[in-house]
Amino acid sequence: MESPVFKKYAVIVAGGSGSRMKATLPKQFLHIAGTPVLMHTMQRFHAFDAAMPLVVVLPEAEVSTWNSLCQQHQFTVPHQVVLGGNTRFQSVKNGLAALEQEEDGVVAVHDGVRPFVDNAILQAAYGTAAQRGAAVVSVSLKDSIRRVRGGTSKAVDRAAYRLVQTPQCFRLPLLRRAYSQPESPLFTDDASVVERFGHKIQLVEGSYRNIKLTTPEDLVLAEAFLLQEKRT
Ligand SMILES: Nc1ccn([C@@H]2O[C@H](COP(=O)(O)OP(=O)(O)OP(=O)(O)O)[C@@H](O)[C@H]2O)c(=O)n1
Ligand SMILES: C[C@](O)(CO)[C@H](O)COP(=O)(O)O
Repeated sequence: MESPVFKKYAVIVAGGSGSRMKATLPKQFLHIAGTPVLMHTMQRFHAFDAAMPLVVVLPEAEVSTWNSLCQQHQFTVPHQVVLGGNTRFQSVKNGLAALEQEEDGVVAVHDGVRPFVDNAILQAAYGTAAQRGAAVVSVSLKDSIRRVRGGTSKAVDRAAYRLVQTPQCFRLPLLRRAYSQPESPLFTDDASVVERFGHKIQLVEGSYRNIKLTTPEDLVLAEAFLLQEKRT
């Protein structure tokens, strides 16, 4: 089926503190292959569609860090900066507010710390959301999993589960309405917010390279991926 044509937007959330990374700077500003993580991520979106408006959500205290980095790296990808909130939910909400003049379209919400998103993933996620309203990128599990309950654990069928990534793409009016719900601790991503609102989520295939930089060893992987990309 051909996707209906909608204007594309992206809200790139980088408003967190990166506590699990245990670095002196929030992880979105750490350098991999000489360039801050967030710039790698934004470049991927810009390469996919240079006309797409990019909203970048940052911690209020780090806007000056970002401005200095942009100067230092002569970073010219056009974007609008929005201040983040105390939770990812609040940060996404603030990012969406920056698009309040836009009537319709498909918006991707993407973690600023997932710098290995690629064109195939973006194409699939935007295209599926254009057709079905909500598309979320995921991969199957490579490890066995066990359910833990009351001090014991039991094997469960891993084929029944998926690991969820970003981008998570939605028709803009749907995501806006979903984010007007009260926040819940169960909202760990945008799919959970939209699903609570009553809309079905379509899964699209992600990639094992599309990692979220969360803990220090992820930086080693990220450097290796970039080195490999440079060689090919
Ligand atoms: N208040 C917040 C919290 C998170 N995020 C963003 O959401 C993405 C995924 O979150 P996570 O990996 O948990 O980032 P942090 O909250 O920064 O990390 P940690 O949980 O280790 O502190 C990141 O790009 C992060 O910057 C955000 O925009 N605003
Ligand atoms: C949105 C997300 O990256 C999908 O995997 C994830 O849910 C973010 O979770 P975190 O607790 O903020 O790392």
